[in-house]
Amino acid sequence: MLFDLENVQKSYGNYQALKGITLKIQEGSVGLLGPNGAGKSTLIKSLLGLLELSGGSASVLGFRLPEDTHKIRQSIGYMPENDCYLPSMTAVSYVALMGGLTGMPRSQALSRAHETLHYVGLGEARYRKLGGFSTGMKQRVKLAQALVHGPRLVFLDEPTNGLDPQGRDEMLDLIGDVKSRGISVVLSSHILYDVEKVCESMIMLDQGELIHFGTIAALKADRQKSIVEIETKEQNEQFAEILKARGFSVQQQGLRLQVRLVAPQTVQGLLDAAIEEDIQVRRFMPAELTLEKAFLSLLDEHAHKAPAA
Ligand SMILES: Nc1ncnc2c1ncn2[C@@H]1O[C@H](COP(=O)(O)OP(=O)(O)OP(=O)(O)O)[C@@H](O)[C@H]1O
Repeated sequence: MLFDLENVQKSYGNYQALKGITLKIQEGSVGLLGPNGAGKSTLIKSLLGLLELSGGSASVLGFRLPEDTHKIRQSIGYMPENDCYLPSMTAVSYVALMGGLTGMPRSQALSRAHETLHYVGLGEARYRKLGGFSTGMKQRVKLAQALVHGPRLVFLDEPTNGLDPQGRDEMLDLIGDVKSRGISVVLSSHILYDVEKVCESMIMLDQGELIHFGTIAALKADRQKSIVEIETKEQNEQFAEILKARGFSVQQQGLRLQVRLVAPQTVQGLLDAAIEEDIQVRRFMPAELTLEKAFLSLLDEHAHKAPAA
């Protein structure tokens, strides 16, 4: 089991950044999603044992927090969002130092640093100082230090930040390769395309609450049932107003209206509205769902459910 969380809470003073997260998730690749301030970094840092929980209990890879923090750190790699190196160090000495900090003997850490830097494509640059590295190289070296000790799980916080499209694809391919070696990946990213490409499942937070977890395929299948797209014969604006007045959640998407059905609303109710109001429907279909649309639909639903914090 990757995580077993029971009512996990974390407060900063009076501010509750995690409001009781309960979930069990199996090993594999997991996307950690949520808008700014949702609590993603707080959750990662809590699960790494860097922050003390304010309430609840958690285990990571079967190790309990906080008793087994040391074992958790040995089994996990962490690629933080921000830069975390000394610019005057060479790549190899830095990655070896990070290996040493996880408890590896010095000589083993050094040989693993060479290996890992080759693995991330920085073999040629390993004796260069980090201060002169490009953004793409810095991201790779951060990945190398997360992998140097042979973890079972890596937390990757915005690993494609600042990368151009080619660099991003290369980073995602590397992450795919990490996965194929049996290492679990938790990917926190605002780029949902990246999450969809790399992850099988996802955890979604909003304002410190868990609003969804499960496989991405199941989420999309579930949302697909409740989101439909409609195109009318030049009556989109009028129909949107009619639907809004009847309590439907409607958005204009290019030439179509996208309608999210919330029980007890039904497709039949939508079509009845068109007939009653003399609206000519040209096209009517389930929305083609990307993770991005599913994400926005979940957030929209949560915003309507939850009182603002
Ligand atoms: N050290 C801290 N002291 C006080 N408040 C904090 C601290 N760290 C985070 N917060 C607050 O806790 C909330 C959650 O922050 P967190 O960084 O976990 O969110 P996030 O989902 O990672 O956001 P982002 O996507 O912007 O990185 C935010 O409202 C943030 O302002």
